[in-house]
Order: sequence, then structure tokens, then C-alpha cells
Amino acid sequence: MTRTQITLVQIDNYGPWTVTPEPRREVDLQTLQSRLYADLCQQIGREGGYVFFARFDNMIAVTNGLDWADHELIQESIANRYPVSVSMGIGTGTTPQEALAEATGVLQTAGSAQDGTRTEILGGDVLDEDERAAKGVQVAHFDVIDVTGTYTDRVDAFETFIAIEQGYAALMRYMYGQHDSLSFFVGGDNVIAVCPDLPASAYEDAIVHVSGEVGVDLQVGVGRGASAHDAGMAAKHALEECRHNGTRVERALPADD
Ligand SMILES: Nc1nc2c(ncn2[C@@H]2O[C@H](COP(=O)(O)OP(=O)(O)OP(=O)(O)O)[C@@H](O)[C@H]2O)c(=O)[nH]1
Repeated sequence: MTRTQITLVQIDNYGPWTVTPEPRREVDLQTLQSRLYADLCQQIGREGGYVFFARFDNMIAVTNGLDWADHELIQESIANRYPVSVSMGIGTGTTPQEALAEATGVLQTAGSAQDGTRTEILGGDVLDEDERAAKGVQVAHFDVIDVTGTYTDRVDAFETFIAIEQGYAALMRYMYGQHDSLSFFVGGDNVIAVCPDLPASAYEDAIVHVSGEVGVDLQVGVGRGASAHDAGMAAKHALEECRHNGTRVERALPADD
């Protein structure tokens, strides 16, 4: 059974900071946001976690391999090196949706994202040792079939961008609404969904739905592991199987599944 640990990372009091004492240069904000994201990717990734940029001021991480001390260290390191600090809410659940709702509740209960006195919150529950060792993360790596031949080499780059974003929007809504899964665009034509235990038919239905709604054709590899990294690598290999076999859905799940 999946048991996902999700960490919501929120930049403290960021809205007011972006306009104090006057609006800050947009390129500087973009640089700060992308550096902070890259930094978190590296720090969370070192422990096998994944972090997604989401809205950049709110980033969502799958942190099954990270304990309380790991979170504390990351938070301290960010505050020491950036002009902003971050708060972190941690939640766990049998679905990613449930875990994120819990993580969000931790920060919302502590106060507003735009409260200058609510800074560096660290709260919530982490998985216990047994749960951390279990293969509790399911990752589905979706990509567009032949994006290069259908879009990149044929149509205007902005038309391609719109098509990919529409596919992403249709997929993220479907996977969240139907399957309590959290899907994130990760670049190119790729979307990574963090999912609970789902049968192959759920992924097939999602692909049919997106194709019917916005005409974007997807394939998906699904993996399972003790960390997002392990599950994600298995998913990438399964996606290669799709390419090799010409199939839409391939799953690489542990033998005891
Ligand atoms: N983040 C991320 N991006 C990737 C990955 N693989 C490919 N990409 C991006 O996706 C783009 C398209 O690559 P592909 O999906 O291999 O190309 P394709 O034409 O759709 O080919 P098929 O997927 O084999 O149908 C690349 O230019 C990269 O930007 C990946 O594993 N992760």
C-alpha cells in the first residue's frame, strides 16, 4: 500500500517582500525563485526526494526518505543563504492528495503566508522508520507521443507550448479529481504524477480522457519504490518499454505488489 509523505515548502511573507520597499526587478525574482528551486532539488534529491516547482512561491515535495532532522537542516541552510526564509508543512497519507492536504493544513493553521511574524514554521508528521523503508511511493511518468514529429518540428513553438500546457491541465485535473494524484509539468513534454495504488486501467482511462478533451496523445511508465527517486527511475524504465513495445501504459512494480 502506498504511504506518501509530502512537504509543502512555502516562501515566508514573499508577496510583501517582492514589493518592499518598492517593486523588485522581475528578472531578479525569477532568478531567486529558480535558484531556490534548483537548490531544493539538490538537497531533497540527495535523500531520494523529488520537489516540483508548482507556483515557485509554494513548492511541493515528495519526501518519503527525509526525516525531521533532514527538513530542519534544509530550512536552516536556506535561511542562511537567501534573503528569504521558508516554512515547511509535512503530511502523510495513503494518497498524495491526503498527504498534501495535511501538509497544507499545518501551514494554514500556523498563520498566513503573508504574515511577517509567521516565519520558518516546521510542523506536521513524518513517516516512522518502517513506513519509510516500505515501497510506498508510486510515480507515473507521462509524456506526449512523438512530440518532436507532431509539434516541435512542425508548428510554431508557441502553438506547441499551448498544446503541451493543455494536455498538462487536462491530465492534472483528471488525476487529481478521479485518483487523488498530484501531477506536475517537469519540462519538455513530460508530466510526473505522484499516485496512490492504481490499476493499469486508471492510467489508460486518463490517457483516453486527455486525448478526447484536448487531442494530446500520451504514454506513461509507472514505477514504485521507497523514495520518489526509486519510483521515478522505475517509471522512466517503464516509459522506455512503452517506446520499445509501442504500448500506452507500462508498469514496473515490485514483485510483491
Ligand atoms: N524532465 C524531463 N524531460 C524530458 C525527459 N525525457 C525527455 N524530456 C524532454 O522532452 C522532450 C521531448 O523528448 P521525447 O519525449 O523523447 O521526444 P518525442 O518526440 O516525444 O519521442 P517519444 O517520447 O519517443 O514519442 C525533450 O526535448 C526534453 O526536453 C525526462 O525524462 N525528463
